[in-house]
Amino acid sequence: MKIIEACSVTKQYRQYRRFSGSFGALKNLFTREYIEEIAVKDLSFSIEDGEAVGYLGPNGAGKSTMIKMMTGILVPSKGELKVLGEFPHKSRKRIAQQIGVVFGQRSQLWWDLPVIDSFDLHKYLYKISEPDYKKGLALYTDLLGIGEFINKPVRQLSLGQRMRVEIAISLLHEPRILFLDEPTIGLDVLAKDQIRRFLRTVNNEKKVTIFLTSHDMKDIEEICQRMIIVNKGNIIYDGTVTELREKLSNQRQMTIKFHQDPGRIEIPEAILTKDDGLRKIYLVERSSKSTFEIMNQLSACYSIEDFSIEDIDIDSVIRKLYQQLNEKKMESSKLG
Ligand SMILES: Nc1ncnc2c1ncn2[C@@H]1O[C@H](COP(=O)(O)OP(=O)(O)OP(=O)(O)O)[C@@H](O)[C@H]1O
Repeated sequence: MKIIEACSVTKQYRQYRRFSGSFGALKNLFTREYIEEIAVKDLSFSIEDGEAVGYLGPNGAGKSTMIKMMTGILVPSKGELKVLGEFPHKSRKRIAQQIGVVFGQRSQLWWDLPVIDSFDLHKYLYKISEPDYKKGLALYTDLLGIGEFINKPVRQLSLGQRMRVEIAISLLHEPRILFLDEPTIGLDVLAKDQIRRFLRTVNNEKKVTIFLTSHDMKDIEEICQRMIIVNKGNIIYDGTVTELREKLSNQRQMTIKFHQDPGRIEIPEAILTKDDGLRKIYLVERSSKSTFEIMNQLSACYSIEDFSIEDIDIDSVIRKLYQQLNEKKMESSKLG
């Protein structure tokens, strides 16, 4: 069942043009010129119930704008956007009961109140019954380790602790969809890991549909089965992380550890990218002679302690994609 449907959605921001300087200030009083910016352009996609989708793109690609439209905060300029069969901006109250929203850079908590008071307030606002509230509170505070600071005022929490509370609160009313805009921004490795594990559980076991934006590819790789990449408001990729890696990088990384430093070894089918003496790293084309054959030939001449073959890491793949986009942009500006 389709839970989110975007059909040719466009969002255009319109702002007054502000003139600077003292003459400009005067001009501002008498002229009304507009600057228009297209943040989301003719975008179509659909998301099935229970999916976990990562929404990715360079800065300014229109990701937050899309989440704001899906949660009913902004209205599309053109096209049709439906969440749970409704237009989010028209049915904000009804939709709010079925969605959870976490903005990594903006808090929904009461700064001066203890954490537990924000939970209580959420119970009241969302009309959660006492037994459901108790069950949800116990479950999420336990899974996210919130108990130890539940009586502290929110302003005294670390960023990692606050994000755990934001996520727990957003799930308290048992929403069917959870929207997260950069939920791990600024967190350390352990805090990121805990949140990723938790979101995976919520998606796998509670079947909550997840729509997440992040600049951290690990978030997407570890939580989402599908990723949509946008640039300048357009979709440039929709598929799995593995498919993207295969499409953009036909190379794999081969690491060989020798018992004794054999000196520089050139392999015709591979490029030496790092040489630490005992440990050498090569890039091998997927289509070239098999790595197995290469290893066979090497082990006939040298004593090898260990070797491994890995896919290129996904950050490098995305970097390559963004570089390609930048190059295209430069080319078209030259042509223009
Ligand atoms: N309220 C607004 N008024 C005018 N322009 C806006 C407004 N909000 C966003 N924009 C513009 O729309 C474009 C998309 O912004 P948006 O915040 O959706 O991008 P994003 O992909 O979330 O970026 P980031 O990764 O940096 O958070 C940007 O060019 C931005 O300057």
